[in-house]
This record gives sequence, structure tokens and C-alpha cells, in this order.
Amino acid sequence: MGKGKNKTTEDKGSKFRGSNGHKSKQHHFRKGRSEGGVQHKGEKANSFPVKLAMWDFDHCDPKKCSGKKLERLGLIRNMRVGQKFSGIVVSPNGKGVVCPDDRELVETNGCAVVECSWARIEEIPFSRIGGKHERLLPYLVAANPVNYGRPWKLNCVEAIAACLAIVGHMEWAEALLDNFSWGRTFLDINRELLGVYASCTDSESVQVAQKKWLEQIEEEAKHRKERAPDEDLWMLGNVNRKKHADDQESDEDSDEDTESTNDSEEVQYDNLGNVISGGKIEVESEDSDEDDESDTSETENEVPIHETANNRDIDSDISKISKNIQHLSA
Ligand SMILES: C[S@@+](CC[C@H](N)C(=O)[O-])C[C@H]1O[C@@H](n2cnc3c(N)ncnc32)[C@H](O)[C@@H]1O
Repeated sequence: MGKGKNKTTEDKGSKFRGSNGHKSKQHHFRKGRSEGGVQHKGEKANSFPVKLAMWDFDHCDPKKCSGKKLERLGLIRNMRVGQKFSGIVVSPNGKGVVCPDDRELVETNGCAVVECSWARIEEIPFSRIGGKHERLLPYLVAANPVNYGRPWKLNCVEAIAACLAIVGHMEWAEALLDNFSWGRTFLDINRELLGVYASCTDSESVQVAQKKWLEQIEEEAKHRKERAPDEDLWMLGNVNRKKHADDQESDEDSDEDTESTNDSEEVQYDNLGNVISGGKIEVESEDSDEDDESDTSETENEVPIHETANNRDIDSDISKISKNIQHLSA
């Protein structure tokens, strides 16, 4: 377990206070960034309180890509191949996982991501990008329309928001995600787990918390399956993967984000992001973005849960989780 594991919120709050009792420089937003600390949708761009950056490999449709949207909003800057980043780089090439001890680095030097296709990750010249502080993200479930309900594969804005939330800046995570119609859903389905990670200290303690969480949900899934083998929900596969017209590109390796909303109402999720209550899912196709991204036709379909499930077997998630646990334990 990491050092200072049981430190209190008060302890954490005082972490950046200098000997004079004032908060240290890290809390003063850099020149050109908002004094208010957060930028909500519609506010002036370019005022995010922390530096955000990406290497963009142009794999995705510009209109559908979360990184490009952040760029259009003036919230993130592009970096060249060959350029390194001194803050936290959230990357599939990471070694440790993002942890609360990264807070100072994020506040001082920012957070960067690699905007590329999950399907073309092997094309990325990782040795020519990145930096000294490359990190993986711990287990979290995506809420973006392309990979909704899938663990690990977050898009760029979710990855940055997760990093900000884990290091204790949930307000920055919210402000960033507020630019996306589905953004808050990411926080809703991961809130408890993000809180668990944010209460850890170092990378090791986050991995311990992650392992415990994964074991717990695996155990719960097994029990539920044993108790009610014929229960409809389990026979349906992952009901998060709602099948509708906009979902055509949503296979596992698809990277193209869509800005159409899959807002689910009257539905509750378990820790895996699975629907655990609610008789219907309202599939709303709309675009609440301000710029010209995608069609804004507003269709509302009431789709009974049993018609929305695809054939993805929940067992494959469980087996993936088991493999990840084994990998982490190794
Ligand atoms: C592969 S790109 C896909 C971007 C997507 N096309 C979009 O519209 O945002 C997502 C990036 O987010 C970061 N990321 C997402 N999930 C991650 C994880 N589990 N661990 C580390 N980095 C992750 C990485 O920088 C990764 O390259």
C-alpha cells in the first residue's frame, strides 16, 4: 500500500500550502487561463486552468473526434512528433497508473494524450512522443457513444477527465466533459470508483484498489449468474451496448467518436456500467454541441432493454477482467 494511504482530505488540502500558509504557485492559474478555475460550456475558450496537450495522428474524422473538438474549443494544444511533454502523459504506453501523487505534476505541467485510433495503435511512434511521466489509466468504463460501456478504452476527453479527477480536480473534469452531451454520464458511471482512486496515494495503491474492485465485481457477477442463471439480464449480454442506427461503427476497435447522444434515462448502472434497473432505455439522438458537429435531428426512440442488447457476452468482460487481475498481480 502506498505511503500516506490514510491521509485525510485536510492533509491533502494542505499539501501545496507554503510555510506562510498560502496555497503554492500550482494553484494559481497560469497566465491566460481562467482565474475562476473552470471553464464551462459556452464560456470563453482558452481559459482552462491547466495545460492540456495531444499528439494528433489524424486517424479520426475531425468532426467526430473528442481531441479535435477540444482543440477547436481552444482547450488543448497540438504537439509535434519529436516533442516531449513534461506533465502527465496518459498513454497506452504508460508504465504505472495515474495516481493522486501525480497532482502536483498535473497542476504544474499539465496532462497530455495521444489522439489516434485504438485500431492503429501499433503505428504510433511512442519513442518519439510522450515524456518522463507516462501513465496508464486504472480500470474505468467508457461512456462515449463509440465505446459506451466498455472498460479501459476511453476516448481523449474521458482520459484527461479521469486523470484530473483522480488527482483531485473533479471540478476540472466536469468542466471539460460538459462540452460533450454524454460527458457527465462518464462521471456518473465511474463516480464511486474515481472516488476510490482519488483517495489513494501512489500508483501502487491505485493498482491495489483497482484489483480489489475488479475482484469484487467479478465475484458479484459470478454470484448473480449462479443465483439467477435464467434471469433475462444476463442472457442479454452487455445491455450498455445499445443497438440503434447510430451505433453502426461501434465495434471494439472503432475509434471514431460520434457526437450524437446516447443519453439513457430512468436507468441505473452497476459498477461495470451495466444497466441494473429501468424498463426502457431512451435513445436520444441529438447534438447539443455549439459547433457544426454532426446532424442535430432529434429522434427519440423508446427501446425496450431486451431489444437494445447486442450479442456481446458479459462473460468475455469477466474473463478480460480476470486476465487484467492476473496481469496486475504478476
Ligand atoms: C486511442 S485514443 C482514441 C481517441 C478517440 N478517437 C477520441 O475521439 O477521443 C484515446 C487516448 O486516450 C488515452 N487513453 C484512453 N484510455 C486509456 C487507458 N486506459 N490508459 C491510458 N491511456 C488511455 C490515450 O492517450 C489514448 O491514446
